[in-house]
Amino acid sequence: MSLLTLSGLSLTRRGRRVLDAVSLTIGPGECVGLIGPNGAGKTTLMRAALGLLAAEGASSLADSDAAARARTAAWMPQSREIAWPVSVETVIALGRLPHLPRGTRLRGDDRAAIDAAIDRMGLTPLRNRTATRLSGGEQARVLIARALAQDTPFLIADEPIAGLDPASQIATMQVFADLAAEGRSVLVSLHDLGLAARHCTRLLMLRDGGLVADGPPAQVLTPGNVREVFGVTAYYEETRDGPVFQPMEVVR
Ligand SMILES: Nc1ncnc2c1ncn2[C@@H]1O[C@H](COP(=O)(O)OP(=O)(O)OP(=O)(O)O)[C@@H](O)[C@H]1O
Repeated sequence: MSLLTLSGLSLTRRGRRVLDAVSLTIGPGECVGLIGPNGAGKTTLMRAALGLLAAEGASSLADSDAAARARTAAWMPQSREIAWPVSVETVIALGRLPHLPRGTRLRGDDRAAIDAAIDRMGLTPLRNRTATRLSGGEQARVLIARALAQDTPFLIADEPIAGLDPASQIATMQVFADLAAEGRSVLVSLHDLGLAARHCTRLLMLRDGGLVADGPPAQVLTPGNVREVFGVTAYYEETRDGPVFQPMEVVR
């Protein structure tokens, strides 16, 4: 079974290939980290996969109708602004909209999904706060919870842990890993290669719009790939407590 199949996904902007024939399949139970330097095309890849940007080639999600897509994939974009001064719970409840027949109120299973998302993101103490008055990192956790409340088999999140404190970053990546262990899948872009190595089951490494490597973290984060794509040296060790990856020096 595939949650996302891309074949030859390509996009040209201002005469430059910002996505270059990306082909891949994501199945259930995968926590897939999308890594690559600034401008590599991570956001473009996610948006084109969702059908939010027109692209050449094919994406199974972009090709499905909007209602089916919203029940398959939850999307957490990079922009974090919560615009409305409503409660945290109300923002998270918006994740249930794709499940509600037009004009109906929240039902028991909607309430259960909202409660589970609040619990998972550790937001119980903030539940009744006004969302716009939370810190940036707290708002980010609320938006992740909104995506979780959508209760889809697939979650696509663009740099969801940027700007979170270490505990929230680790806890959020652990939530994604847990979702994968439960048989759902996550596609998450991130710049923290150490967290990518520790929590993802698979990494996609992008450079200049092209997929350079696709596989388990240890096979993707090789010294050669890291040097060539990110221009840094790195320390990598498999420890009893899991992999430890630390970028070290810029290669000149
Ligand atoms: N509207 C646009 N017009 C022209 N070029 C664009 C446009 N949007 C994105 N690009 C270019 O496409 C390339 C890929 O951008 P994208 O945002 O997908 O990269 P990214 O890997 O997500 O980067 P970051 O890590 O900085 O978020 C960049 O070179 C960017 O300048």
